[in-house]
Amino acid sequence: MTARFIESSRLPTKWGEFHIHGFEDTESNKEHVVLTMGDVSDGQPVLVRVHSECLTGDGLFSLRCDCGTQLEVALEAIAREGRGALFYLRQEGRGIGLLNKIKAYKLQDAGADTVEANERLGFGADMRDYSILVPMIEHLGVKTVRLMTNNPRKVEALNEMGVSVVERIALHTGSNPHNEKYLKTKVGKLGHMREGDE
Ligand SMILES: Nc1nc2c(ncn2[C@@H]2O[C@H](COP(=O)(O)OP(=O)(O)OP(=O)(O)O)[C@@H](O)[C@H]2O)c(=O)[nH]1
Ligand SMILES: [Zn+2]
Repeated sequence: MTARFIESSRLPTKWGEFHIHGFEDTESNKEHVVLTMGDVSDGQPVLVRVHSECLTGDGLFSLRCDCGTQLEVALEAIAREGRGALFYLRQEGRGIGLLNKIKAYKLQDAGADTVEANERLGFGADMRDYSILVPMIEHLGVKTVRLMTNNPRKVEALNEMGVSVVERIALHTGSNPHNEKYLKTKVGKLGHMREGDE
């Protein structure tokens, strides 16, 4: 996958001032962004969040998942250190897209878990491809990363692509009655680390 850098600008947020860097995925034409704070090209390990798009959780306050809170906690952590990068990748619904995710939610309303719902729609449990990260990371001059995630498969995927993950930092945000089953399925079927086990 190739990403073409388009432009950067300042991006003030409630946690402080970031810079936003826009990239175009030259195969899919998807628009990906990175928010950085501080100098991420100095060769020292960078605090990084690789966040997959979740319109419902990140932008529409959904309690069905933990995405929105993880996004906030990650940006807050980067701002606290004064240095880091959040890669916001447009692979909505673990890669199946927004409308298919709504279909999956409908099946979950009827009792399926998040993995069964994907499978009933003819998709794998996780269709994400992180390879677009490589040209973006190269462009920004990031050498090694301290990754905020509960997903060991994400760490493996990045290491396999040649992105050196020197540390994994847990990103637990607590459950609510609407996302309890979802979080349990991520631990049981998708290999995520459980809160309290680390
Ligand atoms: N197909 C599908 N995708 C979902 C569902 N709930 C959330 N998502 C998507 O899942 C992605 C986030 O992945 P998660 O499995 O929550 O977490 P992760 O990125 O693997 O791991 P962390 O780094 O710990 O957050 C986003 O793209 C969401 O849109 C669901 O029920 N079905
Ligand atoms: Zn979500």
